[in-house]
Amino acid sequence: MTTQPPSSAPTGFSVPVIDLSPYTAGDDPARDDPARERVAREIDAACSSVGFMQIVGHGIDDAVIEGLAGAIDDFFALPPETKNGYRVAGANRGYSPPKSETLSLSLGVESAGRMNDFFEAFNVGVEARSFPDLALDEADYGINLWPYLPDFRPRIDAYFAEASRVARTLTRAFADALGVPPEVFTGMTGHSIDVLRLNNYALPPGPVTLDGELTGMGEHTDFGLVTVLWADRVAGLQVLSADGVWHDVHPVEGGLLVNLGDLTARLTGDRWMSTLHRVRPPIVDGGIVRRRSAAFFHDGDVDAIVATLPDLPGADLSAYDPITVRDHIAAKLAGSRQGRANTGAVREAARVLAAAQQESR
Ligand SMILES: O=C(O)CCC(=O)C(=O)O
Ligand SMILES: [Fe+2]
Repeated sequence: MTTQPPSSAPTGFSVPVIDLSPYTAGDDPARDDPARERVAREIDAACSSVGFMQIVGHGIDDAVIEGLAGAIDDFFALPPETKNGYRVAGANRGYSPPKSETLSLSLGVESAGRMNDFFEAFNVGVEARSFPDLALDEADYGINLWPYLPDFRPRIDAYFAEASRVARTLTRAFADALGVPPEVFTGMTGHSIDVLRLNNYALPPGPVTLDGELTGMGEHTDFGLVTVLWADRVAGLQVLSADGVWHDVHPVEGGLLVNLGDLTARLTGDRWMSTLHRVRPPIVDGGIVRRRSAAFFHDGDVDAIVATLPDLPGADLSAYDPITVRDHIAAKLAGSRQGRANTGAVREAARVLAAAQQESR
């Protein structure tokens, strides 16, 4: 087993905690409300330097979060045959099993070249039929598959609605932080492709032999505008800082992690960052410490064109060509699902490589 490189530097890096309550209140105070101005400034600083935040004051009831956690437990406790019955071909819905074939070799991965993600997941999302007037395609807005489990759907629906509200509250604050009208975001999120991915990081009982890289979820950036992440307060999530070092991150008590996706980096011409992250659950006494998370991806309308805001201070107007949400997501999914390299992601690939070189020094 190779020695683990230091994954968190002792100095300098932290994921700022931001109290969103001045925005959560929901009313629309005067434009220059000082409490909101402060939040907007904090968001701008976090998004410009780290790309991750911890949000408190989000207004989600404990009972809703407990419902989410309970639904995650109930689903992933089902036997593999039952879970496999909830796989959906060709849509970002239902169950995705861990990469069991490679894991079975030794519960490790043969080489760094065969890194495999052992997370298992269950996805639900916004459906075409919720917008009968828009003729949306079910290839983009798939039908959800609900497991036969008591109260699973109401618990997930309740959390989904709340995560959606938080994501939209955040984009309201983003508009203020960037000094642009709120319509910049509301204009591209009327029928946003939002997906909630429940993640379970666990391995079958028994010793784990590490003879290479074992990865909960490989390094990636999120695709969309913003991700609202609930996670167990267990180490595992690592975030790549601008100086190329991986840092362990877990949320403050009661907080949600929030990170920006590629579409916001595009929109802001890299003034704000879509930060690389990965999951490496800790191994204690030869076993993985189980970790759960739920990522709510707020990705924008499939037909929205995302172009860098022309007059935004700090935006690099030469960084990206305009792209539709559909084309951007299709390129990313082709990489993660079908193993086809996303050649458009040149900048991200360079950042991963630089971090790997730094770790091996
Ligand atoms: O499990 C986590 O903490 C992160 C999950 C994640 O990055 C994702 O689902 O995109
Ligand atoms: Fe992610």
